[in-house]
Amino acid sequence: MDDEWDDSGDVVMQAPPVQNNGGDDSEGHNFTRGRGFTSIVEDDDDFNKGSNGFGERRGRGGGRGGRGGGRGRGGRGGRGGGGRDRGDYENGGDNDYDNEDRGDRGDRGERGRGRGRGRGGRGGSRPSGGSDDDGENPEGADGEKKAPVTYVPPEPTENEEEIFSSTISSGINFDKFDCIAVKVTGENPPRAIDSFQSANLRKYVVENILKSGYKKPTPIQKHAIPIIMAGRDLMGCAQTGSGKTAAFLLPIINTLLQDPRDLQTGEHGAQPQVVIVSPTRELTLQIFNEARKFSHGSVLKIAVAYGGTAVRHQGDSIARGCHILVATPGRLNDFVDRGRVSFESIRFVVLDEADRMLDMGFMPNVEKMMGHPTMVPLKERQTLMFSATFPEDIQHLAGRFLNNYLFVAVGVVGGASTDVEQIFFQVSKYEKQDKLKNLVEEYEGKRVLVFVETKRNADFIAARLSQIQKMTTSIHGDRLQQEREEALHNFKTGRHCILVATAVAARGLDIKNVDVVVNYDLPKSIDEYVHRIGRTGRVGNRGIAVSFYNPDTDSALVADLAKILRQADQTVPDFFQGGGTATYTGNKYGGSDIRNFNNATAAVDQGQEPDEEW
Ligand SMILES: Nc1ncnc2c1ncn2[C@@H]1O[C@H](COP(=O)(O)OP(=O)(O)OP(=O)(O)O)[C@@H](O)[C@H]1O
Repeated sequence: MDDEWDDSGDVVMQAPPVQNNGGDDSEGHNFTRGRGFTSIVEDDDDFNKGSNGFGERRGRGGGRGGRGGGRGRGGRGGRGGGGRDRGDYENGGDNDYDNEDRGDRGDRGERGRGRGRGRGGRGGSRPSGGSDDDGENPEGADGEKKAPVTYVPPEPTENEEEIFSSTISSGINFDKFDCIAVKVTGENPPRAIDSFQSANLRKYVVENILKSGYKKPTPIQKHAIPIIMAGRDLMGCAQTGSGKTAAFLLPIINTLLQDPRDLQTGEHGAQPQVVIVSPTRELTLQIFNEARKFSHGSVLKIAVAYGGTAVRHQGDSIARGCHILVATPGRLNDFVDRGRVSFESIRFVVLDEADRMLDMGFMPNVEKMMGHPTMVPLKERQTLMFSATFPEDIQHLAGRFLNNYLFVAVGVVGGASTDVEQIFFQVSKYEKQDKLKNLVEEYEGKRVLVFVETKRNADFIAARLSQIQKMTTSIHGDRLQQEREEALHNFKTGRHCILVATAVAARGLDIKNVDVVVNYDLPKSIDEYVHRIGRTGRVGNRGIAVSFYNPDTDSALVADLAKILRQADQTVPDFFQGGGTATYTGNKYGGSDIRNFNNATAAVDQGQEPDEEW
């Protein structure tokens, strides 16, 4: 089999010519080399074709592919409205929801599912529902053979200081986490822990926790750690930036060390003991690094698999054996199809951003993994799901992959972090650019993450900000993986203090010092909004989220936004009054266990009872 896995296809973008800051190619909206990124010979050929002035773009194919005029998210009872036409953007472009992050996001869900109404170019949707661009797809939609991806990401660091430096230091509101009500439902939940020391964790694990600077567990960790160590399945919901990753990694790593089993390789390839899937490549890489951090110094082998990178490199690393495999679903399934990975030895399956993973975009991949002939039966493995948002209909879908699970809800499921100040401006689409310019000037010196709806607009806005000498980069699904990683790296290190992103960066990314999130375009669903603004205000730090509300396009979200604001004790702007009807009623946010266990109140911790209305 060849290794021509590629997500790159014809790139569709055009931005106005811009000058990079100071005329220096390595500055402004540009990527830098020299961080050990392996350059891509084949792809570099394309880089400067049709340059948009950033000096880093690949050429455009002919036309732009399929517009996402699609339906909303099927099973979600009309939430979010899916695929609503937002009209043209300032750059005069067509909408391209379906092209938005081809696959990492599985955006056929909330964003509307592209039906391939495109005029050539990439055509519409990718072949299989929700398959991401992470897997093997040697042929483009038009049957053309695509160039192989040869990007080999930098080797993960072995430097201990760097390994442990990724953590965001907890902020002044960290202790307030303890006041948030926690509801645990399901049969016989074990007692929550009060401290890491009392959790019966192994020496390595406790040492790594301390090296990470964690002094005490967050509420989700207090509950999830003993539940997972007791061998139970879990659906865990807690606000953005509240430590869900460690909540599953610590007990998993502990179990692997406590009860070690030899690594197996069989006729179906490597047999990881843990598989963790998440919807985006960058989040997958982040979880991989977190797993390396918490297992540092131990015998455990951690591997990663995600698209946009050379297959052979990842395949070789997996073939050497891994206890924990962190992967995007498409690339994972391709490894499985190729007989390089199988699930006979699985002890834990984790779905991070579980509601997204079970959305119709990714569901086929998840079903394929869970139903694979080599997959260990439900009752002989532990299945864990985590997210800050967990709508009821998705909980229903999740149930069939879980065995007698416990449900932990920290605070209002689907609620925004109260550490994020939410500010709204009513602006027409024509005013947005000026408003953004004013904002970045107001927040000069701060790190600002700007969300836009389309990939094309991400480049356009990044180019405009670069023109006014703001150090800006962008991340979206049409960028090469190398560019995506470099953009994120430059933003994290402060080289570029503005990152313009599509929803590919909305979930899970844990970036230090993001002071301000700007919703240049509001998302279509309230869940997406909650995840986006959750890129700031993490682990007890304060953050600011500024959203441009355009009544022409965003009125459907008003009632839900007003609820989110009220729940977070924040002022609802006057221009929201009387607008729209909440699409969420009752417990639509998934604020409680859909199974209606009677022990709900008995298990309530300290703090207030979560608002049942949600
Ligand atoms: N007990 C703790 N003490 C201090 N810091 C912690 C603790 N647990 C986690 N953190 C840090 O908090 C930050 C956020 O954690 P994490 O990314 O796991 O949040 P999350 O709940 O998964 O957020 P999201 O919903 O956005 O994915 C990370 O930098 C992590 O290292």
